[in-house]
Amino acid sequence: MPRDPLIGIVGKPSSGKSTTLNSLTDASAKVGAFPFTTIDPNKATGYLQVECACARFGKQDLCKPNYGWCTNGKRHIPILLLDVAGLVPGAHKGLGLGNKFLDDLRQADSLIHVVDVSGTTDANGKATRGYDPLNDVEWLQDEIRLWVEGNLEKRWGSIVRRHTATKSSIVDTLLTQFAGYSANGVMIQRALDRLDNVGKLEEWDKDKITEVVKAFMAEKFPTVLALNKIDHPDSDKNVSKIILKYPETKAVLTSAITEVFLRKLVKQNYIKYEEGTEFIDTLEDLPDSNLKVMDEKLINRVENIKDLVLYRFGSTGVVQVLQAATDILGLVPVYTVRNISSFTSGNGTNVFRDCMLIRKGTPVARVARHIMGDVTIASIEGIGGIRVSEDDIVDVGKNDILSFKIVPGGKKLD
Ligand SMILES: Nc1nc2c(ncn2[C@@H]2O[C@H](COP(=O)(O)OP(=O)(O)OP(=O)(O)O)[C@@H](O)[C@H]2O)c(=O)[nH]1
Repeated sequence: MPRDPLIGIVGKPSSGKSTTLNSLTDASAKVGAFPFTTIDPNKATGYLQVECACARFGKQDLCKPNYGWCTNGKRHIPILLLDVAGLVPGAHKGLGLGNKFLDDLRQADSLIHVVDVSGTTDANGKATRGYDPLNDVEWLQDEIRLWVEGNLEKRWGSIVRRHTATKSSIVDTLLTQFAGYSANGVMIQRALDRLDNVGKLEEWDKDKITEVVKAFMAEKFPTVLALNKIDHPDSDKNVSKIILKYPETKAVLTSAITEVFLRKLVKQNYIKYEEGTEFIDTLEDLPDSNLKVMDEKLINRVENIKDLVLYRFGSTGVVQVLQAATDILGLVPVYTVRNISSFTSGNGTNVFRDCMLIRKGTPVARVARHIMGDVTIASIEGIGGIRVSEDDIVDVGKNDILSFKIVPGGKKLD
């Protein structure tokens, strides 16, 4: 049964991981300017913003999710985030928190790499000026690769002997080695497909192993860059450098601290703010509202935030970075309903109560089993009550609203 997706937040100390996590979760992960304030991996629930199915059918007023919430057709779906504790150069050799970091990472499906683009912290997270954050993009990837490679190389002799003796396929041999990273055969095959020439495993040299590990990493740890601290004046030039050097890598500009601050102002009832947008309303904008009066200092701060972040970049970016991290995994929100005409679940009038994130290409029967375990499916219906076959696959806007009819007490057939 597939498990729930997990997004890992990685980055050097003081890059803004905890702040990013807080901005996405409202949890209170400890925030501090010193390296290693985050000692233990910190799992928290974030909320992914998507256009809800209710908006397709004009049923926004009736939408009441069982988990998360939906406002005017914008649904917030819970998703598990993992704050991975302080990684420093040399971690694969045990420096910093060393392999602990890397072991935590195994569970993640995709990564948000928080990069401090202000250049005010060095590779170890210590305060400085003019540091080049391009280095961080490189060494972090290298650390993960060297760790995976090290684990392979330690046993390479016996891996090759076993591979030859058992006449295994390369996928099977690598599967045994990479099972600890929650890898599966499909993932390994996709990694091998990235290579021009796979050759024979028993003839792989060090360079070839590096190539294979890099391909595996691209599949196992698809990464989005959160170019954080864009509110800082030195950030612009660093952002351009990174984007130029890594045009293929998805990068989102973020100011996590701004998002945390804005959410605080919302809680204190000073502003109305739509997360993920550039729109803020104050009492001045909404004189008839119950918003609180802000003093001069606060007004100036909010104006600064608008000028430096929101109007320049369109948002604080944190909502978008989480969307990007689920996009690279190909996750689609799938809504399961009891009644395919009314979209309700049971007798109530509320619609689209259940929703989960499923990988594109998953057969709908697997979605049913993900929710209900090993059941016998009598029939599956999609929009308009149209029958959907068990093997039909989930895609964006396709087979993403489903109703399962189960044989009562039935045993699984296959
Ligand atoms: N200017 C600016 N500062 C930020 C931003 N995000 C985080 N910071 C600051 O950067 C410092 C480090 O932030 P943390 O979130 O604790 O960093 P971390 O990566 O979790 O650090 P460790 O726990 O040491 O691994 C804090 O002083 C934050 O206030 C941002 O968007 N802009």
